[in-house]
Amino acid sequence: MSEHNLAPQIAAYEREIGTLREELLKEIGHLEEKKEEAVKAAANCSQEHLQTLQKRLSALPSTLRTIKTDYASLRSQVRNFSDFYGTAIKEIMAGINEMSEANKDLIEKYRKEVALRRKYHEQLVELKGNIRVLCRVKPVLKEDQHEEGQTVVVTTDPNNESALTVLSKGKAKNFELDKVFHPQATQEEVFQEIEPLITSCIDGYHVCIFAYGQTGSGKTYTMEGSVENPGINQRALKHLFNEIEERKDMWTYTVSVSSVEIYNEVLRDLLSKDGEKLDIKINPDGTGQLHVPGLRVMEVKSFQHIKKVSPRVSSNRITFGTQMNQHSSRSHALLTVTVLGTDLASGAKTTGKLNLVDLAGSERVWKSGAEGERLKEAQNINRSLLALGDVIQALKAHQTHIPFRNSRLTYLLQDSLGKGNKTAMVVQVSSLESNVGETLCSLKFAQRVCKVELGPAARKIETGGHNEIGLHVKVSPTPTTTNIKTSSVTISSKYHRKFSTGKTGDDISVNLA
Ligand SMILES: Nc1ncnc2c1ncn2[C@@H]1O[C@H](COP(=O)(O)OP(=O)(O)OP(=O)(O)O)[C@@H](O)[C@H]1O
Repeated sequence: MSEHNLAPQIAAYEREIGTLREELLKEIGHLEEKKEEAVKAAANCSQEHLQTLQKRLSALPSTLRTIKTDYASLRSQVRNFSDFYGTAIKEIMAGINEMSEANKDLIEKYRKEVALRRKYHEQLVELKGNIRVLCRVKPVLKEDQHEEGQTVVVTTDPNNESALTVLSKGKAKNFELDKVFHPQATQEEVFQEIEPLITSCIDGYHVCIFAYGQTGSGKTYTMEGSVENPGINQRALKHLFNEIEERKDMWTYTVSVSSVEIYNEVLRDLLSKDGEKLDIKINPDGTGQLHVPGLRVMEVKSFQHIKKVSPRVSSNRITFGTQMNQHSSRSHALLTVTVLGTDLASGAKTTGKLNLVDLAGSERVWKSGAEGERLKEAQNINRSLLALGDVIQALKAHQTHIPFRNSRLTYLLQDSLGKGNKTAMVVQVSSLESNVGETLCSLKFAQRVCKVELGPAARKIETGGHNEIGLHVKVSPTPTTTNIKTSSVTISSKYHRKFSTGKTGDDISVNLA
């Protein structure tokens, strides 16, 4: 092809190229614009971000400063707290140590105080005499109003609590007893006089408290009382358990009770379901002591427990009405409380016994309207009261033979009434003229009892023939008996066994005999 033939084609190409170049340039222009926009946008974006970041960065030191300050303050607070608690704990520990030292000291002092209290108490009771005769004058009640001879002939002296005057056949007869309770005296006032004897029983003495007097004069009221106004028995038992609770860190006690009545010289068990009949026999152990085979003896853990038993005792007691008293008790009722004590430190054992006796009424047979069975009862009652009088008389005269075996009543009181024991008799009297004969009789008997000297009371305490010592032992890794000096004590095999079964570091308390 020639050069002339190609020229138009070349021109067309050149035009086309020109157009394309323009288009290209336009495109490039667009792109440049977009690039600029993009660059601008990118620049804007990082600026904002940077600003935000910068802002946050600039805020950081102050946050850090706050955190640092808070942390520092916290640390100092923690340090202060630990210093404070450290000191406090040290102080508390020192206090605890001091307290346990002081506690030991206190326990020691307390022991001494208890021993002193017992000694002073003993001296007081001995000063008062180991046989105390109290008299309670019964108030004139509505029920007594129907009787003739309503004049009051018995007067007490507000300035002399031992004196009592009875006006009889125009003559004033004066009596001097250990204590006279006027008709308005409360059950609590009467018990206050008896309380030291109950404490003595816990200490290991044998004590007998009995109410004596004509029928209807208030013996049962004084000894048993009512639900709202309990008498000596309930108050004594309450006091006994309170005292035991107070001593629980030093002594343990076991309290048991039995209760019998003597009706027509027949002994009945008031703790049995139907008041089972019993007999008194010579103990086959050869000691010559008396015992009552089959008698129910109940261990009591608390005052509440004993209160549950009391209604059975009361309902089993034989009571009939006489002309003198609608609910006359025709029997002697005995509540016997035995208190076995063990000293936790020395192992010494005490045996206290408390006989609380509500005697049947002393009465003149013709006056109480007693016939047939009632007559037999009255004669038996009078016979046993006579036997009691004989025992008192023999004690008063310091006779070698005391006729305890003349009646079942004195049989049973043998180990708590008499030499070496403590006794209180509450003589109940009516203040009415119609009863003046009985009142004089009772007061004369009371004065006889007043003259009895029982001598110093003997505490029933047993150390088992040897002194028991308490020993505190720590078990070593290889337990051997050589851990303890055995030169003066023997360790029984029982304790060897205890040693070998204890874990290392265990504390074991051992009583070595
Ligand atoms: N101090 C007193 N205060 C109020 N009432 C009393 C007092 N003493 C006795 N009584 C009442 O007098 C009545 C007779 O008393 P209680 O039964 O105690 O006599 P008692 O001597 O036991 O008689 P008995 O020997 O015949 O059994 C009872 O109703 C009793 O509540």
